[in-house]
Formats: sequence, structure tokens, C-alpha cells
Amino acid sequence: MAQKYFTVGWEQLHRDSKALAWRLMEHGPFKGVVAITRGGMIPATIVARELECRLLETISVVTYHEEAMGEPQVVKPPLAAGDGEGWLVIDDLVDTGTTARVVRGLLPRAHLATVYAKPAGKPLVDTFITEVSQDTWILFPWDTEAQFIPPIARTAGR
Ligand SMILES: O=P(O)(O)OC[C@H]1O[C@H](OP(=O)(O)OP(=O)(O)O)[C@H](O)[C@@H]1O
Ligand SMILES: Nc1nc2[nH]cnc2c(=O)[nH]1
Ligand SMILES: [Mg+2]
Repeated sequence: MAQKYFTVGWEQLHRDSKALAWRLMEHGPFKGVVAITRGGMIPATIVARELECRLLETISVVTYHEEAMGEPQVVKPPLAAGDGEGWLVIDDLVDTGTTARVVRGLLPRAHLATVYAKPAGKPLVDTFITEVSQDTWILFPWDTEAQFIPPIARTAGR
């Protein structure tokens, strides 16, 4: 289990995805964007909008069940992207790099980018925006909702 949480809200995700689009400008233009579903879909949509890219493809890789890691399974291959030449691949984050390694195997010539990166996975992506420590679990807006938290005085045992 992760020791720390880094909570990302919708506005921050939008801001960080736009920062990624700015950084990717020098690597384009791209033929299209491949989103690694599910987590990569919203960042991919934001990046594709900024880069004025209308062609979107998906690859589905399932590696985690909540916070537990399993064997990566390609549930849907990227049908339109060939060997990835000229394509941009987007995911929300790279952690151990397991998912990125599978995607690189299928799209070896693509430019692979994530919004967030942890140290172990960082070398597997071409571009990323924000690094967090390996023992941090990133909580995305679709994983969370606001809820009541009791006052500190009530929970500090006084
Ligand atoms: O670098 P790794 O250790 O492979 O971890 C990163 C991957 O894990 C998460 O996907 P997940 O398997 O949870 O599926 P989801 O995107 O459908 O939620 C995340 O969206 C990345 O795709
Ligand atoms: N939401 C989320 N999914 C992950 N999959 C692998 N690492 C993470 C993480 O830090 N957050
Ligand atoms: Mg994912």
C-alpha cells in the first residue's frame, strides 16, 4: 500500500494536462493520439484538443485492481496506429512502468507521454509533467468525492 496520497482535482488535472500539451508542441505534429484507457482518456482528450488533433485511438491495458498490481492484460489493442510512427500515446501516470512497457512493445515508434510520473517508471516515457515519489498514490478526481471530516479536536483523543 502507498504511504502517502496526492489528491488531484479536476482543475489541477486540466492545468497539468495543458502543461503537457505545451511541452508536446515541439514533438508534433502527430497523426493522432492513442489514449491508454481508462486513466489516459481524459488527459488524452485535453491534449488532443490543445494540439488540434481529431483522430483518437485507444489501447486498453489493465494492470491494477484498485491499489493491487496484477499481470498486465491488453484488453483492446490499438487498431489504427500501426507501429506508432507519428502517433502520440497518453496515459495519466507511469508508476512501475509495467503498462508503458507493454504499450511500447505494441507501438515501438510512438511518442509516449504521461501527466504524472514516479521514479521507477520515468525512464520509460518520453515526456511527463509532474513527478511524485514512489511511495505516493495519486488519487484522481474520478476516484474520489468530497465528504465530511470531523474536526481535529474530536479525533485527536482529547
Ligand atoms: O506504471 P504502472 O505500474 O503500470 O502503473 C500505471 C498504470 O496504472 C493505472 O492503470 P490501471 O491498470 O489502474 O487501469 P485504469 O487506467 O483502467 O484505471 C494508470 O492509469 C496507468 O495506466
Ligand atoms: N490512481 C492511481 N492508479 C495507479 N496505478 C499505478 N499507480 C497509481 C497511482 O498512483 N494512482
Ligand atoms: Mg491506466
